[in-house]
Amino acid sequence: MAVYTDISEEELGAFLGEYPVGELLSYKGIAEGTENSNYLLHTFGGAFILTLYERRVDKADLPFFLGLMEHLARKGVTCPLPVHRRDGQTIGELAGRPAALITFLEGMWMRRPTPQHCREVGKALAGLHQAAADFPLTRKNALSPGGWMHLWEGAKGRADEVEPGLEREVEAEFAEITRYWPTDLPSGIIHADLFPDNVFFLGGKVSGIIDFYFACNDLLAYDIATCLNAWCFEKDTSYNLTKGAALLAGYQSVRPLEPSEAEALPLLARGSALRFMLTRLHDWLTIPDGALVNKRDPMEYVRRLRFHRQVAAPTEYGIDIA
Ligand SMILES: Nc1ncnc2c1ncn2[C@@H]1O[C@H](COP(=O)(O)OP(=O)(O)O)[C@@H](O)[C@H]1O
Ligand SMILES: N[C@@H](CCOP(=O)(O)O)C(=O)O
Repeated sequence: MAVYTDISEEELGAFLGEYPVGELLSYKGIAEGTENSNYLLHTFGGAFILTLYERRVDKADLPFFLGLMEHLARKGVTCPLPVHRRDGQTIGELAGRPAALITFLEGMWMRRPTPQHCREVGKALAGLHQAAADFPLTRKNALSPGGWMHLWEGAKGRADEVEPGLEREVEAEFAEITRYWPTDLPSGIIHADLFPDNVFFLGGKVSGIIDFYFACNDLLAYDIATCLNAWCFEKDTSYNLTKGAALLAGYQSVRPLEPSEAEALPLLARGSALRFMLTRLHDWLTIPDGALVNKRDPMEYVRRLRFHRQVAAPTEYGIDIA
């Protein structure tokens, strides 16, 4: 994550007094991540992550996100558990922000995922979809086509600062993608941001999934499309068919795709690339230079969009259609 909000030792000590975690031993801001402010804490009770929810997280959605983590953990998906305060609540307030304490997960995220990692993440994604199927709360995806338009309206006037001609190109993408966007595919709770930095591995196996703050109800295959974008492209934006085939086979080993889902993959991948390009573009243009956050390059996702635009059939992603 990033650090947008600084906290003092005194206010942190007072905040932690509400939790059964023992005395504070140390804390430090975590530079990784984008959305919220995260701190790694050590107390007499162990290691924890403290998250202060920032601009894109609506406080009203926190019971959904934190409840989902507890639900998934009960179903055997390794993810952080929110720590309950002595009054039973999981959501507190620190430095004027909604804040929560969650358990620390061991493991490392893969800077250079291999096909084997892609297979494991495909399996883990399908397992997550199945485990979340009976979670009783729902949350609309704020970043589906309606939300994209809102981001685009705020950014398009400056898009050509990133690359000349980008405004025109993205306008044309919007028209195409929204015209054919599917609505009748299997849906459920999706992670919606399952990038390599949100999946921890130990000994080649997934040891934990983090960062549920975009989770929502949407098309299950859209989550797969997001993973293809995040896991299966190389630095030069070439699509790695071996990784794509492994991720899709891993997913299908747990939950086989319906033919209509496989058919929709090129459009879903294009829409997902547009969605991540838009949040990156928005951040690129609005995050102040001093913030402790790594801004992500919107052009990486413009290049993925261009790739998906020329895909003629889902088999080009490596899907095994029986
Ligand atoms: N439960 C956790 N256990 C271990 N590390 C974590 C945990 N949650 C977050 N982190 C660390 O914090 C970083 C940012 O967390 P993340 O939830 O991705 O933030 P953001 O929502 O701001 O993107 C992660 O890359 C990881 O290094
Ligand atoms: N995965 C997104 C940004 C969100 O960052 P995360 O740290 O919350 O995963 C992107 O790469 O654009």
